[in-house]
This record gives sequence, structure tokens and C-alpha cells, in this order.
Amino acid sequence: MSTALPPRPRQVSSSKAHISIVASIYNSEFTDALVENATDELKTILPHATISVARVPGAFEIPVASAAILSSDQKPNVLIALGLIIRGKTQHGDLVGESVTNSLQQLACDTKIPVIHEVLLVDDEKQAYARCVGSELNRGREAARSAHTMIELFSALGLHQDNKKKSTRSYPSNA
Ligand SMILES: Nc1c(NC[C@H](O)[C@H](O)[C@H](O)CO)[nH]c(=O)[nH]c1=O
Ligand SMILES: CC(=O)[C@@H](O)COP(=O)(O)O
Repeated sequence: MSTALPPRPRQVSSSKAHISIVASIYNSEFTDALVENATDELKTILPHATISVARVPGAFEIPVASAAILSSDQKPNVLIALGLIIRGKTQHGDLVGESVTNSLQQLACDTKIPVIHEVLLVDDEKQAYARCVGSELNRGREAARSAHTMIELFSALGLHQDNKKKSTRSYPSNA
């Protein structure tokens, strides 16, 4: 039985946080859906937040782009990592998935900036569809709700200030 996503927060956040999404292009029919669901949910539960979206070739490139963003002078309050790895006939998918997971966790702990991990490793397109396109298990919406929780927690703990950025940007713009 797959776990359904956490419920939508009861309280819309007034936070002006900045959220950075780093998403892979590989399997774009699914990863585009993750981005769309995550941004739609963020706009609902964090209407005053600003969102930037960076697209990288594949899941393996997500950590290095995330590291660059988290070490820049425009640090986000939360970073959301979105990707989809579909296992093939070799160990490559598992190796990529494990490396990305460990790297993202290390980045979060090193920078003290929450990193929301929704870089999925699945066996087939049916599993991918349920988690990227479907609604009951949508991991894009789950990522947004986790980001909301972490923003509210860190704000309550006095660990970050609302971000004053005004723009919502995507890189590359044609992705
Ligand atoms: N097979 C998948 C990949 N493979 C590509 C790697 O992520 C990486 O871009 C390549 O090894 C070059 O460094 N990536 C995914 O995101 N999903 C896959 O299913
Ligand atoms: C996860 C991947 O890189 C995947 O496309 C590789 O497929 P294969 O293991 O059959 O080479």
C-alpha cells in the first residue's frame, strides 16, 4: 500500500519566503508534472512566497546545481529537488538515486537550509504516473507541503527571515 501524501496545511502561510526548485529534464513528461504540481500547491499554501525554477539534464546533476544555489548570495529559505529515475536493466538507476539522496541530505545538513527530496526512483511508468501526474500520491504536492512545514518551523525557531525577492524566475526559460 503506497503512502498517500500529507494533508494540505490548515493554515495558508503569510511567509514571504523564497523557494528554489531544482528539477531534472530527463523523463520530462513526468518531471514537468512534478514541477507543475509543486508550484501550483506552493501558490495555494504559500501565496506570498517567491519561486525560482532551475532545470538540469538529469537527476545526477541536481545536487551540484543545488549546491551552487545554496552557496550563492541569493539563498532560498527552502530548496525542493524534483526528479524521476526509472530503473533500467543495469544498476545505473540505483547508483544515481543513492548518490543523489546522500548528496542532498549532506547539503541540507551542511547549509542548514531545508532540502525537500522528491527525486523519485521507480520501476516503471505506472509507478511514475501515480506519483508525478496522479493526485492521490502526487510527490510534487507533497514537496510543497513539506516545504510549507519547514518554512513555518524554521520561522518559529527564528532560523530564517522572510525573503524580500520579488521575481519568479525559470532557468532555462524554454524548459
Ligand atoms: N536514466 C535516468 C537518468 N540518467 C541520466 C543521469 O541522471 C545523468 O544525467 C547522466 O548520468 C549524466 O551525468 N536521469 C534521470 O533523471 N532519470 C533517469 O531515469
Ligand atoms: C536510470 C538510468 O540511467 C537508466 O535509463 C539506465 O538504463 P539501463 O540501466 O538499462 O542502462
